[in-house]
Amino acid sequence: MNTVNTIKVAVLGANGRMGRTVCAAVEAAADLELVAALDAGDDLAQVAASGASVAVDFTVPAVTEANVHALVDQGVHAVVGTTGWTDESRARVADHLATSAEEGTAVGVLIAPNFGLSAVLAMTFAARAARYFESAEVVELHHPNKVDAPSGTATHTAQAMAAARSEAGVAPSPDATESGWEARGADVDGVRVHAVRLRGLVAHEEILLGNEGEQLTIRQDSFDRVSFMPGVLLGIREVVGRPGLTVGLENVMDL
Ligand SMILES: NC(=O)C1=CN([C@@H]2O[C@H](COP(=O)(O)OP(=O)(O)OC[C@H]3O[C@@H](n4cnc5c(N)ncnc54)[C@H](O)[C@@H]3O)[C@@H](O)[C@H]2O)C=CC1
Ligand SMILES: O=C(O)C1=N[C@H](C(=O)O)C[C@H](O)C1
Repeated sequence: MNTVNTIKVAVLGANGRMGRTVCAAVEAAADLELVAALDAGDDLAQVAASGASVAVDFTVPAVTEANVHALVDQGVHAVVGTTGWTDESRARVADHLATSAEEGTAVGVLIAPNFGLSAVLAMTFAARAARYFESAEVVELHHPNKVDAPSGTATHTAQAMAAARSEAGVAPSPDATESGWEARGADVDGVRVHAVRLRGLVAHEEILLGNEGEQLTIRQDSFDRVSFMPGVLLGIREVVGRPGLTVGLENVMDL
């Protein structure tokens, strides 16, 4: 039922695996109203025309930045789960938001590589633990329909771990590899990230930390896309009161 305090929500990528799940979650939430469900080929002008104050983007890495700029131009807050973001693309959004605020329209954008509570906690714990171990590697495991690798979650995790290790003056992980580097995964700021694609999986991450004689393994599993929904709904409710760019749900959760 429509109430005065209802947040009107548009979903971009509404026909996709995540988009369909988000539409159902928004429709089931008493304080949210789904007013637009758009997919490839639809005119983004429909977002503002629908009266949406928040748009949720679960599309593809190739289009998500352009979508966010279009939403900011329309004065619509954005909750973004799509991967593929870089320091440069995030900086362009932050600049756009600053300009928009100077011109009198304060818009909030939340970009989160993972909205699952277990993943957000795993990333946070990994960043805290990273400086206490000589070796640190990340393994991400996903369904085989995923188009990007390594995952946004694994990249975010490795970057946070690398920053914590660098700040603490930890030496690079020991590694005597002389050949076969392609088997050692991607190098994300000095942390090796390995990507597995396997039928039957949804989204999983394992962070491996090693010292002489001991290992810490931090693992999280999303068995179903409903696991991302509490985080997405929290993002929708919070972004309207957070002008500017927020990166990572951990900041919304005050972790
Ligand atoms: N942050 C998080 O918690 C999560 C992030 N993801 C990320 O979300 C993204 C989407 O994942 P899936 O739903 O599995 O992919 P998907 O391929 O099932 O869905 C993507 C949808 O976007 C649509 N699309 C493409 N271009 C568009 C455009 N210009 N405007 C509107 N819609 C457009 C496609 O037609 C498709 O329906 C990926 O980048 C994935 O890595 C996925 C799960 C959780
Ligand atoms: O494509 C997916 O499925 C997922 N993508 C995100 C990522 O790349 O980290 C989040 C989650 O892992 C599911």
